[in-house]
Amino acid sequence: MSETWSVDEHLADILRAVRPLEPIDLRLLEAQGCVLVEDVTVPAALPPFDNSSMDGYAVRTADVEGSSEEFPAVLSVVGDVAAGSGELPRVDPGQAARIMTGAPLPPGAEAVVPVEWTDGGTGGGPADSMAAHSAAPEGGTGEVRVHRPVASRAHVRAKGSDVRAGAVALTAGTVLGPSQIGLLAAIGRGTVTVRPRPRVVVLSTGSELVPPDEPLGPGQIHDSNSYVLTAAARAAGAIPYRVGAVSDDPDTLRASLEDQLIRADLVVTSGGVSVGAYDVVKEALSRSDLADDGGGVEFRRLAMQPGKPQGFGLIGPDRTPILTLPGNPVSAYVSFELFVRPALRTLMGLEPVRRQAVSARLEADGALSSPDGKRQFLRGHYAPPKTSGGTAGDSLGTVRPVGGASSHLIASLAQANALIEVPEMTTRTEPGEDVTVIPLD
Ligand SMILES: Nc1nc2c(c(=O)[nH]1)N[C@H]1C(S)=C(S)[C@@H](COP(=O)(O)OP(=O)(O)OC[C@H]3O[C@@H](n4cnc5c(N)ncnc54)[C@H](O)[C@@H]3O)O[C@H]1N2
Ligand code: MOO
Repeated sequence: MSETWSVDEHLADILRAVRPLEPIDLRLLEAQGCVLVEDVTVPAALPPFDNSSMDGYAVRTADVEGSSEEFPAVLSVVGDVAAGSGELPRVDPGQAARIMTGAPLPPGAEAVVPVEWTDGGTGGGPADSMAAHSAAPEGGTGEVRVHRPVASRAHVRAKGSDVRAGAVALTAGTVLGPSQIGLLAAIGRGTVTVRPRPRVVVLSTGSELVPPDEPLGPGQIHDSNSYVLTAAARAAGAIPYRVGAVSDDPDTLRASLEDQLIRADLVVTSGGVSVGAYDVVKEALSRSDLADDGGGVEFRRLAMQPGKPQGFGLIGPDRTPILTLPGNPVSAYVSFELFVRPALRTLMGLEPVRRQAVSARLEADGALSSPDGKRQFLRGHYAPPKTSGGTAGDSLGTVRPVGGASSHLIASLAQANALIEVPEMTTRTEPGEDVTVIPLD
């Protein structure tokens, strides 16, 4: 392992080998966050019929012309039209139908008068509302006094005024969020063709690892990497499967990987990739049928801190991508953000695959020192620029380092919301300088 790769070279290698997953049909709610691969056209107009935008009375405009509270138009009520009504009363001259928001405009009617512009059928002054049908079933009969005229089509939502039949509702490439899923439901689509969420098997290695709810014996620690990586995979849109920690035994690890491949579009491991005597992932995959089947796994040293030892390759008969991340907890998480997340977004067909970096002003108590020749990723707390009442000087946000640079600092990682990216050739950064920040949202 003498050669050193840059962060960008390693990521480029991974992205070259990873292809978007084949599209599948998914039920709407399963497709949330997925990329649509078809143009969806509207099969029938929305709304599908002319309907009322108000609770009120469907009338003929000539009947209410010139009406006022003093001289109301008196109309006989021929029935109720509730939302969902199939059978509609006909409104002839001198008649009105009581109508509810969303109900179809009955034949003969040209407009809707809101109930507040009438006596509500009570024979008194202007109504605030209608009596509930259950309490006053006679409400859809008798007479109504209308206090104001209305123009033709007033308070009527026309058929197709939202979207017309044959229009493209959503184009291929759209990411399905809540409002897109709502539109698909509204036009009657229960399933859509999308790129699926990748299934990610997360496996941590280390004989010292114990699940979080078990007490620690001598030399043991709780397995946190498989949890952070599983959570990060889910946050990236994947379907994660967390496999309990595997001990530092190459045969056990190989067997476990063989078992898991059936449900994996991508495998992520943590630990066992350095230069120790028990580096199980390297040992299990450097030479094995599993790796040879897929084309092999290459272990590398990156010019990066943290996250120096990394592995990537394709394993098993389906050439499933595997990313082997270093075991130090901060290294594993930073490696996920830099390499696994872009791979997952590529599998899903999501753009951009990388998080967008921003510039920010460094706030720190003293200068930061960084290793020469390595790209460093410090944890930070980023405050975006203030948008209201800001001056030109406020156009950049600020970032403050959280915790130190060491890769075992889990507590301070939990306080950070961003990574501070220090270029390879920078060894010293002063407070007040502009730095590159990757917000982790
Ligand atoms: N002689 C050298 N030693 C080390 C080097 C080196 O270049 N020469 N590199 C160091 C760097 S940098 C890293 S990063 C680590 C990577 O080591 P491994 O990937 O083999 O990881 P492990 O040895 O298994 O574990 C490292 C560390 O992290 C803890 N760990 C591991 N898994 C978990 C987990 N699931 N949850 C919580 N903590 C975990 C583990 O106990 C170790 O403390 O190697 C350095 N050494
Ligand atoms: O690369 Mo290690 O990830 O520096 O701790």
